[in-house]
Amino acid sequence: MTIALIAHDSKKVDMVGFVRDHIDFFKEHNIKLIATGTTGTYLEKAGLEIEKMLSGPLGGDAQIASRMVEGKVDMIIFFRDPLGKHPHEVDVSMLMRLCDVHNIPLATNPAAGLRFVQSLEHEMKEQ
Ligand SMILES: O=C(CO)COP(=O)(O)O
Repeated sequence: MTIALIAHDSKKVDMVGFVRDHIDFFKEHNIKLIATGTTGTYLEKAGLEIEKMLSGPLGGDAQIASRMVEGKVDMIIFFRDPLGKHPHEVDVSMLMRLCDVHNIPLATNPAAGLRFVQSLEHEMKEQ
């Protein structure tokens, strides 16, 4: 399973905390993590292993969307900043639209991300 992680600037610290809180679970279940460039750099600096795409404004969201439509991403956790303006808003909309087209779970805030991970934990305990 692969989970893509994306965070707008004001949410990157929250994303690091979120991944740290669940890293044992991700490792135990061999869950691969990929991220947009700067989010990935934050996670790496926190000692977490991650595959990095380009930075979001340079096409990182589009790279994640591309992998997702190829069936290579199972879930996206995207901590969005609903109050900021982003130069690549069209890429973000494209990513979210393609999640709906391909029925890929997309969490857009920490509460939803937590629910996603909890449901995965529950699912994997049942197996
Ligand atoms: O811009 C982003 C999401 O749209 C995130 O990209 P970065 O992780 O490179 O900042």
